[in-house]
Amino acid sequence: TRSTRPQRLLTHVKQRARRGDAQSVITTIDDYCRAREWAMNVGDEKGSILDQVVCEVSPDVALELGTYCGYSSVRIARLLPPGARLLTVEFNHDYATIAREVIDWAGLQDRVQLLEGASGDLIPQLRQKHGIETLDFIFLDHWKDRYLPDTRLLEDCSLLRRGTVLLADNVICPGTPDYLEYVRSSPRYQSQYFSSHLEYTRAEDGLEKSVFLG
Ligand SMILES: O=C(NC/C=C/[C@H]1O[C@@H](n2ccc(=O)cc2)[C@H](O)[C@@H]1O)c1cc([N+](=O)[O-])cc(O)c1O
Ligand SMILES: [Mg+2]
Repeated sequence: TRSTRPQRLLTHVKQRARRGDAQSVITTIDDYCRAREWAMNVGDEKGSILDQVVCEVSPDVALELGTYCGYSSVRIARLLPPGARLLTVEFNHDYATIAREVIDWAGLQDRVQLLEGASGDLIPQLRQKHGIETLDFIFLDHWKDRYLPDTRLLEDCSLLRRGTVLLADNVICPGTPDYLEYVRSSPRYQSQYFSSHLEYTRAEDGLEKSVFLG
């Protein structure tokens, strides 16, 4: 049977990116998705904004919702200080398998822990099962109708602390209207929109950065 898009992307990474070189993995994926076949990675333009926020926060514990092929896991993990870690949640076993190989190829497997399952099931397990007290940074890039319920769940599980930064992809395209309304109107968040473009296209999209105020 025909290979899947993530499988073709992984093959390209193994053929073109230098093992252990995270930047070459990022560049290789972006070149492939721009030139050969589009994929829903955060991409280079929004990825630069992601980098800037990760560097600013310099999280000890980061959570990513929606690993897909591991592109943003690599972007985030390559910027983490020594001893810091990224937990990334993926629901689809095939995607998780590809993502593990991409993260390994980038040499970042020691900083990234990929958890397979639904965010709604895994978030309540973070404290007991994964020793998380509170989270410093969260990147939301999974199903767009899960951004708001999962944010409420993070609140209810006391996983946010004063200053925790949430960064959400695709708040314009495909759009996350209920999430945007919530973080922009809630007195518990200070939100800021970073205008950009949908990965590898000229369509408008952007990232919403929301700081939890406690
Ligand atoms: O739909 C989009 N993203 C949905 C991502 C979903 C990912 O999150 C995982 N997940 C992990 C845990 C869960 O609980 C549920 C799903 C899914 O298994 C998938 O790997 C999207 C679409 C466009 N677009 O232009 O159409 C652009 C983007 O940047 C996007 O992110
Ligand atoms: Mg996205």
